[in-house]
Amino acid sequence: MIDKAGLKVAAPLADFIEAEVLPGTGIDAAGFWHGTAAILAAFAPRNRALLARRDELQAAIDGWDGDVTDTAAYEAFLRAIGYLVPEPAPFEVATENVDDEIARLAGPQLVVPALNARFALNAANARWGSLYDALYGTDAIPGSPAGKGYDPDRGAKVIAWAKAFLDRAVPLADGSWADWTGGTPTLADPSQLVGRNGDNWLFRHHGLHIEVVVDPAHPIGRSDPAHIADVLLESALTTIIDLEDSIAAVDADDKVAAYRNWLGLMRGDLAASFTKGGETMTRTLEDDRRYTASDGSELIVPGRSLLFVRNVGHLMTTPAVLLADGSEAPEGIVDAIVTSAIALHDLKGLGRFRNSRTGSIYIVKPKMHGPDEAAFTNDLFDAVEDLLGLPRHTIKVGVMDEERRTSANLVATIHAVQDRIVFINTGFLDRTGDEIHTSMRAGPMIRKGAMKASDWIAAYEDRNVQIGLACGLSGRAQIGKGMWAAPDRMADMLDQKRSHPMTGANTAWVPSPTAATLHATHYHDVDVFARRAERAAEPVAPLSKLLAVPLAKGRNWSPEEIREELDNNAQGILGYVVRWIDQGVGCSKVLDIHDIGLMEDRATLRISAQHMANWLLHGVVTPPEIDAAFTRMAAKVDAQNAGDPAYEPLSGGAGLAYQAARALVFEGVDQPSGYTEPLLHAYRLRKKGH
Ligand SMILES: CC(=O)SCCNC(=O)CCNC(=O)[C@H](O)C(C)(C)COP(=O)(O)OP(=O)(O)OC[C@H]1O[C@@H](n2cnc3c(N)ncnc32)[C@H](O)[C@@H]1OP(=O)(O)O
Ligand SMILES: O=CC(=O)O
Ligand SMILES: [Mg+2]
Repeated sequence: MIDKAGLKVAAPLADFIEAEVLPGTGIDAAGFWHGTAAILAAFAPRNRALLARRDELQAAIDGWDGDVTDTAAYEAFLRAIGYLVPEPAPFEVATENVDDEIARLAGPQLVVPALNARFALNAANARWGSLYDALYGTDAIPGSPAGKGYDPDRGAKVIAWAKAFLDRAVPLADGSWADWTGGTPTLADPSQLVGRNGDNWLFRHHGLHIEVVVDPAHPIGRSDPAHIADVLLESALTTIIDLEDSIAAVDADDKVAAYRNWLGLMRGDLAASFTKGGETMTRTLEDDRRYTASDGSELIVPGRSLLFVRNVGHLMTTPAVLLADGSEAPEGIVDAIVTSAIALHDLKGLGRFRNSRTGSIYIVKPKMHGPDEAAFTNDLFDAVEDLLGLPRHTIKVGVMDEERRTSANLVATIHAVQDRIVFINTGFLDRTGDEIHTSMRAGPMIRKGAMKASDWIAAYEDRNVQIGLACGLSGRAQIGKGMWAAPDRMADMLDQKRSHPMTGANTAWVPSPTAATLHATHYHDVDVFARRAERAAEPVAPLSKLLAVPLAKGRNWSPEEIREELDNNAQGILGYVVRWIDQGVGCSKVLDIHDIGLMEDRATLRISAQHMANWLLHGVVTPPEIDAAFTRMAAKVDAQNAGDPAYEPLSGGAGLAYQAARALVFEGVDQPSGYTEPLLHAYRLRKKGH
């Protein structure tokens, strides 16, 4: 640790800041450290007080002996303790200098773990994706390729699907794209044709670009009547580089690795080399795309997704920076300072590309509980702007509406960041975990799979859009929907995720670039801004519905159902935790008991662990039954990972990963808000030998 203005800063972080982040930004090291120390001195005590307030409210809820189903009494109680706060008078947010991808367009939002440079580059480049590849390579088209090499029957289905899509998005004046044999296409709306690149055609619909690739020399184009070789879609308009729930970053080395990838993206020089299919490849950021417009002028279309960075929330502290009293600094404060300082490379044009064309820094702030915590973030960002010499409200905030106290006080929460807010987003995974934890003592919860159909979640999704519209987010900020957590189920996604733009949300999360390309088709099928006009008159769904606790009515589960619930949760927990603790992987595809690969991150872990803890607390299951489920599932997860040379078996229960999984359940009731990061960090630090 190195002394910096009274702070103790881990050498790798101090070196990284001074050698890589600050040069060129005009900020000198001494000023940076003095400013950082001053921010920490002012904000760390406030941060601690907010966490104490969380505990105080949770204790009051835990200790309440009233009936949560008596809506009036329950609401009165929540008001009396200050969990519910008065709503501000009607207002509209005033955020300025927001890029079009956020404010005025509608399209997919990709999330990617910051620690994986290869994936992060892929995500930034996922602004464009091949519709043919996305259809051919997934279950979006039923079946799988026959034989080795190209399967022409499957290919024909892909082409038919894509041309039917073109008929909807850019219809010809006469006939179908399937019958088009080339020449200049005559569109029903000629203004949709916006450019050419060689023989390729560029179209625009709902503000999104579509490139029809024409290439008679290409194996697909050769046999196509119009020589169409592919249909490229503008896909992930925005991407979140995630420093939070999809990564395992527990010490200074991990933090620097994540920050360094963010720096590489802001400077445009991030590169990753890897072997794929026996070949060594180096991946870098794509350039913008150039076309000739109808009037002969050059048309430049963005080639990369607009990037946000997700900081951690207010809970954790980091050993990378110690305060004057020797305690660890709040990690969220360090993230705000460092990720913003890194973004100076973009704002000052020091890199190869521009991220924000409007000069903004986009930070996603997760897991805030209500307006006071949002006001804290707002003041912190003011202070960071002052430290970095940035105009007020340069740093924008995306507010994850993923804790119950935020959902229940959403208007006041938005009000607290009204000049810098660029999104509200229903993070229903964390939100479900918080639903269980908040009412942990009220009784046993319904089964995990039933949560998505419960009243509170319908009210939560509705209110988020309705309140977002009422607060004037449209045109200034995104209203977003949550993650599709089944990365291999693209047919189901195509079926179900159309509902997201239908709600008036102008973005929704996808787990992969392929999912982004397929989900992009929904934004052609649905005119989000027209849907918003239709919804604007709706009354906001009642708070009482949001506050309906998903308690099980009776305990009518059969022993088989109980065992299935336990096994499913235990399998997800073990399959995720083993890679987190032993390998430092924060986001994994883990098979559930039906052998469906699910995206697991800390938020899905929070749900599973809290659900098991809840059933344990209320005697639906006994401790030996929990242990038996873990034993059964350890064997299953070991078998699933048999092909991974770095894998350390769970069976036997001696390893730290197994112990962490058990602790998440057996100590689950006592975890702050039911979060998993305190235990995950503690066990991972032991694994790393700290
Ligand atoms: C509740 C929440 O907070 S959700 C937010 C956090 N969740 C996320 O960030 C999800 C991110 N997604 C992922 O990490 C991955 O998609 C997983 C772990 C779910 C699945 O990973 P894998 O099984 O390795 O993916 P799969 O084998 O299907 O695909 C790998 C390819 O897709 C790419 N890919 C997959 N996911 C992503 C992504 N999110 N961003 C960019 N590229 C991706 C990889 O780069 C790789 O391509 P490459 O070989 O050319 O580099
Ligand atoms: O962060 C997203 C969530 O669903 O939680
Ligand atoms: Mg979350």
